[in-house]
Amino acid sequence: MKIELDSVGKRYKTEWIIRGLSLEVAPGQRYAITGPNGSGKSTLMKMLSGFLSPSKGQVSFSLDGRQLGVHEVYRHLSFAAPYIELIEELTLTEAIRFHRQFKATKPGMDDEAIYQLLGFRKARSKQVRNFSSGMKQRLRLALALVTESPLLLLDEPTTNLDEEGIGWYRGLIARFGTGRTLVIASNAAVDFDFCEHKVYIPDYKQ
Ligand SMILES: Nc1ncnc2c1ncn2[C@@H]1O[C@H](COP(=O)(O)OP(=O)(O)OP(=O)(O)O)[C@@H](O)[C@H]1O
Repeated sequence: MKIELDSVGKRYKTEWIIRGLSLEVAPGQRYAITGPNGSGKSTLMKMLSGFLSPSKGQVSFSLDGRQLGVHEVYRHLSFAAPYIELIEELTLTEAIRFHRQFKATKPGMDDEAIYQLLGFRKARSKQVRNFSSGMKQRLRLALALVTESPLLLLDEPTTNLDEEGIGWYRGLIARFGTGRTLVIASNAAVDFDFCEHKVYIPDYKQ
C-alpha cells in the first residue's frame, strides 16, 4: 500500500492540529508517528486509514499501482487502537470468528493458532467484557497482525501491556510485520525503534 499526503492540514473548528504535511508512505516501509499528548498522532492515523478526510490538501491511496478510492481503503488495512472498541458481548471464540467473516487471516492462523498466539487458550469461552485491559489489547493486536492486509496501523500498541506483553508485541511484529506497510503512533521507543522513518507531529503545526 502506498499513501501520498500532499500539503495536508487538519482543523477541528478553528484549531489547526496539523498543517503542511507532505509525506509518502511507501509500500513495505515502517513509520513512527511521535509527538506529545494531544499533538495529533491519532488524527493523522485516522487520515491514513481514510476514516478522516483532511481539511486541506490531499491524501491518496494506491495498491500495486492501482489508485484506491477512499471508501475501498478499509478493505486493505488493519487498525489496532485503544479507541477501536471490541464487541464486549462476544466470547473469544466468537470474536475471532466474527473478525474472520470480514477479513482473511494469514495462512495457518486458524482459531487454535490464534489462541496459542494470544497465550490465553483457557479464555476461549470467556466474554471479551470480562477480559483484563491487557488481554483486550493483546486481542486487538493479534487480530490486526494476523490479518492478511498490506497496511497495518497501530496506535499506542503497548497500552496496558506489561513487560512480558511488550516482548510479545515485538515478537508479533517480527513474525507478522514484515513485507507490509506499518505505521505506529506512540511516544514509547520500545513500540517503534525498528521503524526506518519518523514523523514528529509538532514539525507540522505552522
Ligand atoms: N473530533 C474532535 N473534535 C474536536 N477536537 C478534536 C477531535 N478529535 C481530536 N481533537 C483534538 O485534536 C487534538 C489532537 O488529538 P489527537 O487525539 O489526534 O492527539 P494525540 O497526539 O493522538 O494524543 P494522545 O497522545 O493524548 O493520544 C487534541 O487537541 C484533541 O482535543
